[in-house]
Amino acid sequence: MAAPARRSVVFVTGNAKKLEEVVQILGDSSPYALVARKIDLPEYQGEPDEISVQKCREAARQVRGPVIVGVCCCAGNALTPGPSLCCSGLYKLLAGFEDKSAYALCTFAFSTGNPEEPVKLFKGQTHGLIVEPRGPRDFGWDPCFQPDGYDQTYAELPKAVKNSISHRYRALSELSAFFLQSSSAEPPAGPS
Ligand SMILES: O=c1nc[nH]c2c1ncn2[C@H]1C[C@H](O)[C@@H](COP(=O)(O)OP(=O)(O)OP(=O)(O)O)O1
Ligand SMILES: [Mg+2]
Repeated sequence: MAAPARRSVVFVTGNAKKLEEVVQILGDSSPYALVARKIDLPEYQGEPDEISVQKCREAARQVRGPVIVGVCCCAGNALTPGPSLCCSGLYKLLAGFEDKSAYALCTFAFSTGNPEEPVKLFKGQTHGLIVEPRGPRDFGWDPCFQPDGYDQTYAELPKAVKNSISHRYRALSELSAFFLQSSSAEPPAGPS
């Protein structure tokens, strides 16, 4: 018997590292097939939710179909409320603060492609500390984020470990749960 056809969704990102992690985390088991499209979307200012919704609407407008975008940031608790900083300058910025606790936040936004329908958000958060950068420098603020319960930074941890506890992993779990639920609500796909 043929497996039911998975819905395909375009994941829009200009960041190859992000895409690589999303593909690793989802594996083959995801309830939807991701098709990557590299479009550098304009970066809006504002709160993560607002940025995600705007970015997703713009992506849907360009793709003209179902799209997912992701917005991630790392923020020091001592600095919030305040700008969400997305760079390793975070360590220097926190130098004057006792409180080095921080969180990594990932928001995925999904649009069906229909501008009349609301954009859905799926969030994941991982708590940790901002530390002096350690480990490979090839992915954003990974070297200065040390997740709670670990003595290595995201950059030092094996990929499989980061991908099992990360903000991105948690947000993708929410997204997958939504797709599983909505695909089971539809009649099963007939033979093709
Ligand atoms: O797990 C992560 N570990 C370390 N750094 C990370 C992570 N996730 C995002 N980042 C960095 C990349 C970018 O410098 C900034 C904003 O990320 P974000 O806007 O989501 O991605 P982006 O602009 O690079 O790609 P795009 O918007 O095209 O998807 O945070
Ligand atoms: Mg971006």
